[in-house]
Amino acid sequence: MSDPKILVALDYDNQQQALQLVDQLKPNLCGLKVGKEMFTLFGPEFVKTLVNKGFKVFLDLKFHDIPNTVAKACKAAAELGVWMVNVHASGGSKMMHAAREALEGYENRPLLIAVTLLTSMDEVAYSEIGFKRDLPEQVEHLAGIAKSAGLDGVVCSAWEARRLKEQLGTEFKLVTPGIRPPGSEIGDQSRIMTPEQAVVAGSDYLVIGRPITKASDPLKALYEISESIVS
Ligand SMILES: O=C(O)c1cc(=O)[nH]c(=O)n1[C@@H]1O[C@H](COP(=O)(O)O)[C@@H](O)[C@H]1O
Repeated sequence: MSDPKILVALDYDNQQQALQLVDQLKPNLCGLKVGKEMFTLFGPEFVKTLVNKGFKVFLDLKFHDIPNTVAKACKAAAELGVWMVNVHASGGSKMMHAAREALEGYENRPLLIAVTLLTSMDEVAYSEIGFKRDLPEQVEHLAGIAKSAGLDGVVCSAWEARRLKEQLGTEFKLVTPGIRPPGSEIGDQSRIMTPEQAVVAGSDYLVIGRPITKASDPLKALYEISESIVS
């Protein structure tokens, strides 16, 4: 089965509601992302339920801790059978190396992806945290150290995708949240693009939550987005 292009972010506080959507979906249509909210509420069992339904599952817990702790957390994620897991690139090279090493030896090891700068950050929020490079350069810097540490790709905004593909090659995966179909609510995101623009820019996987999950007809919203990115 080829990789899905769209990863639906299941950010629900209600498991039944999430499963109601999931049961209308097919693994060849999209992957599923479980983040901090659903994992904290429903734990590994919920993740296993999705894996057992045949979906590629992105466990988005954005590990950011000392190398040993992150390595063990990544191993625990691999044991759940997830397809993708992420860490924060700002945890540093040593941490990322340890995470990558911990996944060695798994037959179907999860893709290991590093978060660069959150897509909710705009220039103002970014300048507040005190990094010296400008924002796109900082994303490029973090992506570079992630690649050197052996990671499979990064989470970034689609705005950074073109440059990252040029610099790091087509094989290095770009996972882009902050996707907003024309006319949809921006919410707390900042560095946004439409699904179509993001694919043209070089995004490998589009992470999309509320434009699908909060739509009056989520399935229709997902199909419309899928159609908009078919070239
Ligand atoms: O790692 C992520 O998935 C992530 C990184 C990032 O920089 N920005 C970002 O929005 N996300 C996640 O992507 C999803 C985006 O959801 P929507 O804004 O509802 O489409 C959320 O579940 C976020 O936790």
